[in-house]
Amino acid sequence: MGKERVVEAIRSVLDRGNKAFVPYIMAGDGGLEKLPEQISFLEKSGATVVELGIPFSDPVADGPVIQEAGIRALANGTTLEAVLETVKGTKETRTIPIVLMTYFNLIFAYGIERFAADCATSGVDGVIIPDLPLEEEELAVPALSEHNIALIRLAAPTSPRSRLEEVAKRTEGFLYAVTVKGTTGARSEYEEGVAGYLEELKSLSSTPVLAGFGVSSPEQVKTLAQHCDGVIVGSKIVQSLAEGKLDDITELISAAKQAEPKTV
Ligand SMILES: O=P(O)(O)OC[C@@H](O)[C@@H](O)c1c[nH]c2ccccc12
Repeated sequence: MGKERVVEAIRSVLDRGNKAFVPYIMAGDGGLEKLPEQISFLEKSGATVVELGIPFSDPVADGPVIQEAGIRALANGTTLEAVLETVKGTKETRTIPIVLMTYFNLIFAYGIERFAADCATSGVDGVIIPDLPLEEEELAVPALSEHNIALIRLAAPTSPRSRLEEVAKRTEGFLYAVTVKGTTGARSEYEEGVAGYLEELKSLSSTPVLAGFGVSSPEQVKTLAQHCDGVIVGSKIVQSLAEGKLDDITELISAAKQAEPKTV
């Protein structure tokens, strides 16, 4: 359990010559009672780690698809407490690691010490807190470390090299390489320089580097994964799940597995 489990899950995929695939889903979209089934579907389809979003009223980093999913989940009465309880119920039957994506406000209101302890009890292995910058993270680091929960740091294409070095050094579980400027959501094209940026992060980080934001097609998965250890897909997964298009999800996941297996 905990931070080693995230790194190990990614490394075992890489050892087989594949790339990691991390789907993001919004907890409570479609009803919280569906969550165990959704996690088990993603695990069976070959996802490496599940990123589970907690709905929040003011999701500053999110684009329209995830904002709407958050509104639906909040309308269903989804709370952080109920999500942790539901995740706890999947602990015995799942081997796939879970990382929570949540804004700091929610954690702060819940109580950081209580949050870290409950994550550990529920079998949550890591957290992504997009509005907690390096300068403020001491607010959360002691409690998370005590309970062995990975704090996954984000790198942005606008960050200067010294900051990229710092996030690469501090990150746990994996390094989240944000590939675009702006909010989450599908994009048809990447800016020039993404390959170089990902390779720079790879050279700075001893932890796996995963690219996210704007990935929505199997081609994008394959192209980006050539320059790092895997990809994270949010909006496209959330949309496909809401529309019941499960084949689109399995197709995206298999795109990350199409590298030739290593023959050792
Ligand atoms: O939706 P996209 O563009 O595929 O991006 C991934 C993203 O959704 C997921 O990782 C995420 C959802 N909300 C976030 C907020 C910040 C950082 C990351 C996220």
